[in-house]
Amino acid sequence: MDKEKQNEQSRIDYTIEAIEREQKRIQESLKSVKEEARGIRSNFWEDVRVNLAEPDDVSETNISIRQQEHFLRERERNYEHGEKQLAVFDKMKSSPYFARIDIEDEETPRENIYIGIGSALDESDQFLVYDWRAPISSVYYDGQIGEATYETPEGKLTVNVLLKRQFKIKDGKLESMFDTNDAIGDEMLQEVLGSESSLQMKNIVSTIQQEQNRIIRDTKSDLLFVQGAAGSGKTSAVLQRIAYLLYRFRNGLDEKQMMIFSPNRLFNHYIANVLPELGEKNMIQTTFQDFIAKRLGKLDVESLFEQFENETNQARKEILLLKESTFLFELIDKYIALLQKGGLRFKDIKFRGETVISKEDIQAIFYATPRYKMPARFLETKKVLREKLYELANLEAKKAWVKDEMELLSEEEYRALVPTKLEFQSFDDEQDYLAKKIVRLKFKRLHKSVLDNQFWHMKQQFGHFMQYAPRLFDLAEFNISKEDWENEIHRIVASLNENKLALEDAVLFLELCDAALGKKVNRIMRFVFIDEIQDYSKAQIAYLKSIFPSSQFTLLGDLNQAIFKRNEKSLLEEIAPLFDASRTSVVELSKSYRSTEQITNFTKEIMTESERIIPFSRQGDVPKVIQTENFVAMMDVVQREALKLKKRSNMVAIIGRNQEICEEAYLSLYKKMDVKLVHMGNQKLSEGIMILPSYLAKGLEFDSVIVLDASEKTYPSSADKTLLYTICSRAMHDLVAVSNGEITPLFKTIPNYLYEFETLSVKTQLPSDS
Ligand SMILES: Nc1ncnc2c1ncn2[C@@H]1O[C@H](COP(=O)(O)OP(=O)(O)OP(=O)(O)O)[C@@H](O)[C@H]1O
Repeated sequence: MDKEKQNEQSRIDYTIEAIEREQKRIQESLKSVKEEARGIRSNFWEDVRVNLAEPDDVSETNISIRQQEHFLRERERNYEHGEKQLAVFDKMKSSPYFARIDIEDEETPRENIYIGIGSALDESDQFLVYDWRAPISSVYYDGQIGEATYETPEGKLTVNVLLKRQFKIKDGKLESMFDTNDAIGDEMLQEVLGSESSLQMKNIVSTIQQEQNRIIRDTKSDLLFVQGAAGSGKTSAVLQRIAYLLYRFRNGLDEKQMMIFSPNRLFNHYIANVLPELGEKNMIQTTFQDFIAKRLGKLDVESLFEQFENETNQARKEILLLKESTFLFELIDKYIALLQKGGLRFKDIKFRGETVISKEDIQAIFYATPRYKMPARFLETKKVLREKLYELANLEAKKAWVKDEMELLSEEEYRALVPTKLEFQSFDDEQDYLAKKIVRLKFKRLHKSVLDNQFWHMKQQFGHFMQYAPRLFDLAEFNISKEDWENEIHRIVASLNENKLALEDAVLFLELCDAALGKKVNRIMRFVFIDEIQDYSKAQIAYLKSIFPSSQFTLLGDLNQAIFKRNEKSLLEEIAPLFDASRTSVVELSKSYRSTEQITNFTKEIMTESERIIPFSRQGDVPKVIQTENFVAMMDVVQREALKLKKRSNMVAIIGRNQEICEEAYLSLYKKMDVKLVHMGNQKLSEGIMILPSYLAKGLEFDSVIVLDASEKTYPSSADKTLLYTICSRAMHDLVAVSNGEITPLFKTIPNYLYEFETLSVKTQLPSDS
């Protein structure tokens, strides 16, 4: 070992010793915090001075309780913080840091800064390791040797960088180190990217690239829009960003104030380990479908499967385009203004099968309220309706069915209705009390339904809105005929009758409800992240923005991977007007890290603006395209290739366009080899060979990808480009496409030196097929 390496190893040993010492200290202090907390809990009521005699005493008691609670919470926070620190130290004991920079400035001589996943101090409180998120660490990710500036909360600082060094340390031993002048040396990145895929996404803390660092450390933008090629590290950067923000605002921000929208549940699971690996708790994770479904309550929103697999004809496409814009969304306010005068649809309130308050009565009550804003009028109406219900309950108590019920009361039922202390003056008093009590209990459901606005016929109202809307604009301007619009309304009504809504309708439906009843906004959420933004409509983004009015938004996407969108406009062009332009930042990531150079060079040719995708220089085999003559032959090749790839891959994904083709493939393969089928009902990744539909593969990556049926039939036109590109770009090391019949024309335009082509005619078919 050379001298320099020995010096570094000694420093590693020294740092680990310090970390172990600090760990012991924290463990000791945690023990005492735990005991203290236990003490506070068990003596809580003794330490609280309870005196409720005078108003002054009551308030003193309150203060005393709050003080005790505060002590307890503080101890719990300390405890949590200590535990988090211990977990980070556990990791740092194996690899205390991954980089070093030497810097100097006018006032300070050369200083060595070591950077790791967390910070560590020596006994005199000097930094042995700086957290990767500390301001100074930015220089490591951003700068070259020479002058570099970095942001601090107090402003920009400039330093002179004299050295940049990377380390690979495992179990406390320095395995390799090298000095670099690039932002982050390729060697380290080569090694990381060359490794096998895994079931869980990994953090990229030691190799964050300069442009990714910009995304991570942006704190000012209300809209941070990241457009990046497949595999350019959008998701990775955004997860690092969450960890960064938690650190940067550690005194006022916690993980519950951050929410990420993922393309599907599989993806949620895939990214769930990145933050815990960095010693942070996970942000709130959801999918747009799940988020909307929660708000819709009893109505079901169409699943990802239905959204993808339902065919749409040209006429519907125009309607969808309209719904996905914010045009109808914005029309809702106009419609609601009209409803101020009349036109609200109500439902009868029924009890025991009979109408007790008719919809006409509700109508009259509603329109007799003062002309406040809609939500206030609904509140007023609810008040009146509930008063009416109290009156009606008294009348109901006199009815014969109540008497019958009273007579059939068992002893226990009677006791449950009448408190033991209650004494009645007469039999009539008792009967009167019981009758009212029985009816009141039964009326509880009615009160609840009034409080939940169930007297308003939301479904009918939505149908009416769609019917009424063409009076407020010209359908022809949107290339929609009256007949197509009518058909659309029939479709909506039929689906509402089954308690279902398409995703694009769900947003409008919710907006209509919110406009009438008042929107339940979430002001606590500080940061919202939306991955795969290309599959969202402007209306959906507008809706999310209105729900999270105090949030900064980070939107990540790749127009080339749009699998649902029908709009050709640039994403940013569409979304930008929703945000303040002066607080919008756009970052473009063009380097693609996931795949080998050969795979990226092949996949990017599927797209038109391919020059914007730059492959990372990591070498592998050129992709293979194999054309077969029929389904059986195709499946034989798939089987052969999958088994071959399995020998050198942890995960082999056979990706089909839709669920149907995946199911067929599974039925053909499952008896011949170990293979799993991933579908909507089983969204679980596994090692080995799996078959999955395109829309569930979004955002994921696999060592090897086999494109299932890359034929002209399955991917006939340029409208399929983005889907095919998305599938192919999931491959890290190997890509094979197999077709049943003529290959897709989308491959035919790719220069043939970029891939290996093989045709299997019936004569040359594999032995198993003959
Ligand atoms: N700076 C980096 N250091 C190491 N690995 C990186 C870096 N950036 C990206 N990667 C790796 O590249 C792969 C792709 O990253 P990621 O999934 O974040 O890209 P993406 O842009 O979200 O992709 P897609 O849009 O195709 O889903 C991952 O394996 C990730 O670990």
